[in-house]
Amino acid sequence: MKKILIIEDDVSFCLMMKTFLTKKGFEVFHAFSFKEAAIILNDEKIDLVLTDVRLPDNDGIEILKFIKDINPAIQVILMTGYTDIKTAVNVMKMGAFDYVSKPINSDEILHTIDKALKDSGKIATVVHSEKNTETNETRPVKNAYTGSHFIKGKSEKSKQLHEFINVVAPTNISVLIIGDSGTGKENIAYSIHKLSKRQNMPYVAVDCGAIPKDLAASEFFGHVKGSFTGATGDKVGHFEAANGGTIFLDEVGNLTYDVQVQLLRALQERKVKPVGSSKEVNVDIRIIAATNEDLQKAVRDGHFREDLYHRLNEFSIQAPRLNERGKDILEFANFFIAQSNEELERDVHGLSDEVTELFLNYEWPGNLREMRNVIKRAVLLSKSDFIETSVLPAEMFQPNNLLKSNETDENAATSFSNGISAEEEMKLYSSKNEEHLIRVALEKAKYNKTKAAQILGIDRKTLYNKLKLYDIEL
Ligand SMILES: Nc1ncnc2c1ncn2[C@@H]1O[C@H](COP(=O)(O)OP(=O)(O)OP(=O)(O)O)[C@@H](O)[C@H]1O
Repeated sequence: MKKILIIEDDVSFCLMMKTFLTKKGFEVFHAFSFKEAAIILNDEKIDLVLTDVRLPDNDGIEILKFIKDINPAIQVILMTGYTDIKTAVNVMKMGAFDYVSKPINSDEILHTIDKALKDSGKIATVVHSEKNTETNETRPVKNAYTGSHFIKGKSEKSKQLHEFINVVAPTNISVLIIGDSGTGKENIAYSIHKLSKRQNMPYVAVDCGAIPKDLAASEFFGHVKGSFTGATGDKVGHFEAANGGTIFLDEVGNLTYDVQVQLLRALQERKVKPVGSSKEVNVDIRIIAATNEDLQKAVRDGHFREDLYHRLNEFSIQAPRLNERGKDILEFANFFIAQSNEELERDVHGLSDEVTELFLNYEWPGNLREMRNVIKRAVLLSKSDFIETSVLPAEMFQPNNLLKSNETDENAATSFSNGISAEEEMKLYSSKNEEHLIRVALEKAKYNKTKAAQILGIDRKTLYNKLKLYDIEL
C-alpha cells in the first residue's frame, strides 16, 4: 500500500483529504506543520507528499529541500491556495512533481497522485526510437517519447526555435537548452534526437535532480554485482544504455560537484567504467542538457565546473516563454483542451471570448505546464461547451499577473492592431472585466474583503470604493 503524507495547516481540509485518500486505498499520514511532517518523514517510508506551499513554520522551498534530502525519489505535489502561482513554479524548478490549485478537485488530485506514483523513482526514461518522418508545420506531431503530440507554433519565437532545432539536429554538437520551468525543454531535446541521424538509436532522458548523490556513478556508468552493498546484480548505466544514441541530462545544474567531475571525464574520453569493474566501455553518444537556472552564474559562483559548462554548451537554444509565443498560445490551448477531453472523457469545444483574451494577456509564469494544468482543471469543471472565466484560478485575474503592454511583443503586433495603443486597450480590458474579477475574488475569499483585496492585489479601501462603484452588495 502506497504511503502518502499530507502537510496542511487547514485542519478540516487536511482531515477531509485524509479520509478521501484513505477511502481510495492509500495509507495516509497527516501533519499540520513542517515540524510534525519532519518527524513522520524520518519515521515512515513515505512514497508521496501532498503539501501546502505555505505553512506556519516554513515555506514550500524549504519543505521540498528537506524531503529531497531524505530521499529524492519521494514525489512531492504542491497545493496552492490564493498564493502566487510563482511560488509553486519556483518549487517545481527544484524538483516537485506537479502542483494543483485549491479548491482541490477530487478527480484531478487522484489523477495527479496516480501519475506521480507511476513516475516515482524514475531517474531515467529509455526510449528505443522508431522512425518518425512527420514534419508538418501545423499538425501536431506524434511524439513517441510521451505517447502524445506536440505543437510547433507559428510565432516568430517558435519559428526561430524550430530553425535552431533543424540546424543543430543533424550534427553531433552538444546542445544546452536554457529556459524557464515548463517551457517544453524536454520536448525540444526529444525533437533534436528525432531529427538527428541517431533517430533510430536509443534516447535516454536522465533527471539529474532525482539522482541520489551516492548512486550517481552507478546510475550514469553502471556497476558490477557485489561492487557495493545493494549491488545485487550487474547494472547497465545510462551512458551505456544510450550508446549510439542520445542522452538528455535534464536539470543538469543539480549535479553535485563530484558527479560533474566524473561526467566530464566520461564526456572527454568517451569511455565509461562501471563501478567495481576494471573494464572500460567505449561509448558514442550525443549529449543534450537542459537547465532552468543561470548556469553561467553557477560557474561564476563556483557551483558548476566551467570546463563541463563549455563541453555541454557547444550550441545553446533558448526555450521561449509561453507569453512570448503570441497567438500560438491559442494553438497550445486547443491542444491541451483536446488532450484533457480525451483524458477526462469530456467534450469541451474551446475558450470563451473573454478567456481567449485573458489567455493572450496573462503572464503564464509556469508556461506550458501551467497552461496544461489550468486547462485540465477547467475542462473538468466546465458545465458549458466553452471554458468560461468562472472555472479559472483566481490568481489569473490579478492585475499584476497580466502582461505589461511592452512585454507582449508578439501579442502587441497581433491583438492590439485596431488603432488603439496597447496600453489603452489593456485599460479597456481590465475595466471591462473589473466587476467580474471582483465578484470572482469575493467568491474565492468566501466574501472576506481583506482576503479578496489580497487576491486582487489592491488595498481594502480601493476594494470598498469599487464595491460602491459596481453596486456590489455583500
Ligand atoms: N510543443 C509542445 N506541444 C504541446 N505540449 C508541449 C510542448 N512542449 C511541452 N509540452 C507540454 O508541456 C509540459 C511541460 O513540458 P516539459 O516537461 O518539456 O517542460 P520543461 O521545460 O522540460 O519543464 P521543467 O524545466 O520543469 O522540467 C508537458 O506536459 C509537455 O508535454
